[in-house]
Amino acid sequence: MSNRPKTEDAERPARQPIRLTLLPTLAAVLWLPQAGLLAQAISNVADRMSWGATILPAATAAAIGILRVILGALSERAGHQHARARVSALRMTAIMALSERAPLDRRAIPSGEAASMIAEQADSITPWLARFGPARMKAVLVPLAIFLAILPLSWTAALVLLIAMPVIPVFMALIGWQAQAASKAQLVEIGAMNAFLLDRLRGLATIRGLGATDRVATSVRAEAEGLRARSMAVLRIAFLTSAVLELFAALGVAMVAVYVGFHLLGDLNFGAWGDTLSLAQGMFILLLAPAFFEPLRDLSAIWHDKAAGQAAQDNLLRLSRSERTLPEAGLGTTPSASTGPQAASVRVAGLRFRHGDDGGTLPAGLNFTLAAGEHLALTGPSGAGKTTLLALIAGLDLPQAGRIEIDCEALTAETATRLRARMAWIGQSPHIFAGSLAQNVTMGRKEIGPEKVSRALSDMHLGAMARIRGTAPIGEGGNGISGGEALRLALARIAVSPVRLVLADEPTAHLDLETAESVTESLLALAQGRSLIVATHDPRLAARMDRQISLPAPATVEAP
Ligand SMILES: Nc1ncnc2c1ncn2[C@@H]1O[C@H](COP(=O)(O)OP(=O)(O)OP(=O)(O)O)[C@@H](O)[C@H]1O
Repeated sequence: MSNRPKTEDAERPARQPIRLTLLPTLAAVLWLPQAGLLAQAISNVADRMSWGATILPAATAAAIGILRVILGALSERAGHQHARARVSALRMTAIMALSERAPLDRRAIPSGEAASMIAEQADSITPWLARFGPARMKAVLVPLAIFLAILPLSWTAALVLLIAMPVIPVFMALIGWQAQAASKAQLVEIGAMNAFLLDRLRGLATIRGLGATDRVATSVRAEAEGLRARSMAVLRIAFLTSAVLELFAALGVAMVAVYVGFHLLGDLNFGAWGDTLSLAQGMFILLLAPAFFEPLRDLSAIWHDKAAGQAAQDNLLRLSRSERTLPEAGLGTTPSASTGPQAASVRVAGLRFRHGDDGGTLPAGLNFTLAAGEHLALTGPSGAGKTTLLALIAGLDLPQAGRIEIDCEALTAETATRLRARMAWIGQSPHIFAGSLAQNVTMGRKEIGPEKVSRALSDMHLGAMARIRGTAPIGEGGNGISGGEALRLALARIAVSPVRLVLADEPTAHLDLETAESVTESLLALAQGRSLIVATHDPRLAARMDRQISLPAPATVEAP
């Protein structure tokens, strides 16, 4: 069974366990007794009471302070760990969905955008998940507790706080909607910018060749300008929220301080239920007033984390909901190394296929059989469906009608991954990784020893090159070796694998005659004892196969 995290699990609302939200609230509420004891200690000093009467409340306040710090640190750590676990699960689900995405899906999210969503955007989910739940709980409970603690001492101070407070959440809610929309737009812009850059970097040689460097530079500048504008919009909202909050919080605290100060001086003799506040009571109210607004200020700071985090989470979930996935995706199997190369047979009967609702089609009702060990060339004009047919045989998608059998076993959603493990695919420009020749052959497979690697390299006519280069690295994307060498290196990769059917998609396209000839020889060497289907426009390569099937031109194709 696969260990694939389920998309439904990832889509569950991101809630923190209740203890992770309660602990920081408890730490904040403990400020009440701490403030009470501090106020008492200051009042005792002012009343010139004994050191014992001062030190006891002061020491207890310090002990509560230490307890608050410990509780705060513990809860922050636990909250962060919980958030990281959730983000890792979301990332894993998105990566699994990407790995299972059908390569034929032309509507797939571009690679640069997907990389941006999984790498940088996902990081903004952690602060939201770690801090938003506790901050929201604190913003509800702590001001209430402080209000209830101040009310019995002074209704005026409590009233001032009550008037200043509701303005803040109302304003935050109003701005929150805007912040969410602005953050979403910013993330879309970042993703698009990444996709755009990666795409243009990949095509740099073509852009230079066509002399379009200036035009591309202008578009990059325009994209960057768009991103700058979006980022400024988000920052503007962030600064506006904090400015409004700070203003109301400062006004609230200042009004309470003015009232308490004048009341203690005997100028404002009202607001204490007909009584007069003592110094300890006045200090207590003064100490609590800033703490009344603090949770709301924290919540407002995190409000933007929430907007960015939610938008980033939505993006990851969108990535996880791949519309076209590989048949039987998620149930990966590793081909057994002990079986060695054996040839696979293929039977194609009454095949009908269309890419999506509006994509290209295969010639209707295709029928042919490939005997085990046979080498077949698929020819025909461009767009006839050769690559599509190879992709269907590889189980990268399922036909709408008809049947494909590999070794007399029907290729279905249930069997596709297992049957695909017997096959290898080679295209026109296989990907060569930055690393040595040997590393590009083993691809991290520990069971492939050095002798097997050097045999495969010399079978693919790369023996001399391997001796000269040794472990020297090849550049990214095959930089430093020729196109023909890259193809033969990719064939060596297949030669060390227990593959029974090789599917080659125009392996000699764009190669000069001599290189095409050497690639053909290497391909035939690889295909010895294996079955081979090669889609090609190259008559020399086609002539070296046992048999040819020519697909008709697309114009004569009937839709399924
Ligand atoms: N992923 C895709 N989504 C939608 N339509 C596609 C997709 N891939 C190919 N097509 C369409 O399907 C038809 C067959 O394409 P395919 O690439 O299989 O032809 P081909 O014979 O291999 O062409 P060529 O010789 O030029 O490589 C074409 O009309 C093409 O536009």
